[in-house]
Amino acid sequence: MAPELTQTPAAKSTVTIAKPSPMIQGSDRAYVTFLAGNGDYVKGVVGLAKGLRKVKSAYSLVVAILPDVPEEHRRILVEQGCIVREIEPVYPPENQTQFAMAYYVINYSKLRIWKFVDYSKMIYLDGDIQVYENIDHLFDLPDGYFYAVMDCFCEKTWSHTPQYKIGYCQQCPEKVQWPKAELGEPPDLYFNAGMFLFEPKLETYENLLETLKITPPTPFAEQDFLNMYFKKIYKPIPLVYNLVLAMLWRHPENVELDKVKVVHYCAAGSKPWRYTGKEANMNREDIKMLVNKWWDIYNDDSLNYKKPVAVVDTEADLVNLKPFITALTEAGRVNYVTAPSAA
Ligand SMILES: O=c1ccn([C@@H]2O[C@H](COP(=O)(O)OP(=O)(O)O)[C@@H](O)[C@H]2O)c(=O)[nH]1
Ligand SMILES: OC[C@H]1O[C@H](O[C@@H]2[C@@H](O)[C@H](O)[C@@H](O)[C@H](O)[C@@H]2O)[C@H](O)[C@@H](O)[C@H]1O
Ligand SMILES: [Mn+2]
Repeated sequence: MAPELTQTPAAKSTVTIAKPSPMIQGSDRAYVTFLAGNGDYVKGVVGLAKGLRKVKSAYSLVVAILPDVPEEHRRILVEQGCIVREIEPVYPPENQTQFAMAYYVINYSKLRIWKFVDYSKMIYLDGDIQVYENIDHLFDLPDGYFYAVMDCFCEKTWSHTPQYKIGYCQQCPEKVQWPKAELGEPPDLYFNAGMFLFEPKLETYENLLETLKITPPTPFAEQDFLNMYFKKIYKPIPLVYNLVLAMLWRHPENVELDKVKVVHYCAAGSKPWRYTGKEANMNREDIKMLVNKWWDIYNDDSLNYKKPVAVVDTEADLVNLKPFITALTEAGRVNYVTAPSAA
């Protein structure tokens, strides 16, 4: 893209890159999300990019996209300052996908993010998540663990499980005791895979895919698989970091909504960009408030990405630095202008 040039007479001899945000370029930490298809999830990712900017996160948002994401959506994401990376789909073992809910098979492709080893730590966020308070401090949690928020087993989507059948949920283990005599040990702590802090490593990536090849798909697809794979190093973090909306009506006693930092719009009918209010629980005042909160950020143009501007002060600099600035400009990383004459 041709640089935006406004030629003005020479002035001092320095070059400054005015960064519009405290973002640490080139950090080995980043947020990462996943986008598939040519549908409206791209709105979720744009909302997420703007939400992270609003809370002044210091880290970039990487978007792992499947090949079926159209050029127009890729452009929109780059214009919102996202780092767009195409990944290959991951398919579970041949002709066994009928065991996973068809809607979720696509999510096995999330596993490709373990290959992003140019980052030492990443926080994965679903595209239907919004960050309302800065959570950068999570990156400073001790290395070597897998951090995520515990899920809830009470929604109908869990009706295939023994815990649902007996009304047991890890969110309130004292309400219905797990019948050890009949069912053995209670289920391990189980996280929602819409948000997690992890460490990309090639060895883990390769072992994940090898293990997947011999693991029959299950209803919650990659979420079940990640829970099984990281069981030994999983560390629960407070639900303020991933409010699964069903918690509002299933375990209101566990939720302090004004303390919630991250909201996960995963309940049926709660995706803000296709919200109608017609599905069960969608007419609740707290749901309407959270959906409006999401739209306030999505519609806020002041949160659009502003490319850093390199201010070139002198004609001499412009000549000497042109190749450098051209490269940056063509990479879409900066626009540049020459500073107004100091005189
Ligand atoms: O058509 C789709 C379905 C899913 N996703 C991505 O996969 C994630 C997981 O799917 P979803 O959030 O719908 O699952 P839920 O959390 O509602 O179970 C989404 O957030 C998106 O990031 C996508 O990009 N396109
Ligand atoms: O592929 C499986 C998905 O499983 C999870 O969503 C589920 C889970 O949270 C259930 O507990 C809820 O009942 C349900 O509504 C919700 O869709 C993740 O959020 C999503 O990213 C993805 O991993
Ligand atoms: Mn989700």
